[in-house]
Amino acid sequence: MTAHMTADGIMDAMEERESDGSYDASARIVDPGGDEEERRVEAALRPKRLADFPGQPRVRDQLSLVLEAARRRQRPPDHVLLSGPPGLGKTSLAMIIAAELEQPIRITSGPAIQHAGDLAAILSSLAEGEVLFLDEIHRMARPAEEMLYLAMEDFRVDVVVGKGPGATAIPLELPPFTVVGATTRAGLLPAPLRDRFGFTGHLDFYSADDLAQILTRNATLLGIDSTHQGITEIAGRSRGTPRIANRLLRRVRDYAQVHGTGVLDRDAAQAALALFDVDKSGLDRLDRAVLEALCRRFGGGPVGLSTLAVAVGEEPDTVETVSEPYLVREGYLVRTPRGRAAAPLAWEHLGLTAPPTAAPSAIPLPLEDEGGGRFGG
Ligand SMILES: Nc1ncnc2c1ncn2[C@@H]1O[C@H](COP(=O)(O)OP(=O)(O)OP(=O)(O)O)[C@@H](O)[C@H]1O
Ligand SMILES: [Mg+2]
Repeated sequence: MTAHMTADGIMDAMEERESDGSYDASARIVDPGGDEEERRVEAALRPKRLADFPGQPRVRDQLSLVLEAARRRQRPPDHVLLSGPPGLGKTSLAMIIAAELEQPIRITSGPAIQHAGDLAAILSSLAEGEVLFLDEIHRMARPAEEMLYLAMEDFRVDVVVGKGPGATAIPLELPPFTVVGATTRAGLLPAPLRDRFGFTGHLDFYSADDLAQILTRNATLLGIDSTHQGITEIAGRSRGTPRIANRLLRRVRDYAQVHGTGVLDRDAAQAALALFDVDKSGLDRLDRAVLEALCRRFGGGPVGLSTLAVAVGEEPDTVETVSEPYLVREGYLVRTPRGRAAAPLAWEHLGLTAPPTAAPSAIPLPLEDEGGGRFGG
């Protein structure tokens, strides 16, 4: 882990990453996903405690209650599921949960668990109270999923010994522990697994004010000289996403150092963001491509997700988890039972006139994850 990186270490990590040639910042500067190297830099900027975590007031208050109650009872808290679009702080919150509980955290992810045996090995080595962070939990193999929800409920795994008709399952008691699951697609989790989480926190996009607060802190951590207006400009164009805000911060810093006075001010921010194709509303190329395709090629829709994805040359999953939630939330796009449709704002944003029939008449469908936190199970 790189939790104790120094500011110099962070800068080195960033330079290393920027010079390896594998990262084309101009291609997708506001892609809320991140690669390995970026994740290393991120780890160093992550808030360490709940009190240092700006934004998401609802989830933070709910989580704080759940953790405090567990502390008083001196028992591990209920299992926690964190859901929401990429880059909003799910991994950060998982680490914070462990820190607040003063427990070690074991980190793994759905794609890494392809056999039930992989999970059995992890579960059987957990210490009492330990936090097991399962990232991308919706991508776990089905048999492992079943083992997980039994373990979450009864703190027990059945270890299968032998093969074929002679195989026997030996139950193994586990000490109580806490699963923290993270997913960008809560709707894909099978109901029995979802129900084993006593608390679900849904992360929503951040307000510009919250992002400005995060940016100010990170600019200081990185030793960047900035003005309030420069920070505000970046905050307003980060698609409500801290990961994007952090990335834009570094690009604007570059710009200020190369072309400006070295101070991250409004001029530097505007020029750098224009250079990297982030428009005034913070929409990136993919967002605009989706809107363009929707309006120009499909007359405003409704059009099916996969058709739309083919039109912009992306995977349907990328369009659905990366671009769509923000476009829906900002009122550019509507999900209808017959597909995706352009809202009046989309036409306006592209400088086009909506055809008279373009107003989506169908009832909008809610996003699969909408709502604040939820207590289940
Ligand atoms: N509330 C916050 N305050 C400060 N920084 C934040 C906050 N939320 C997220 N970040 C920063 O944004 C970056 C991405 O956060 P994180 O990795 O936790 O997102 P995620 O939801 O796990 O994303 P993914 O779905 O891609 O795994 C990190 O650098 C983290 O420091
Ligand atoms: Mg994460």
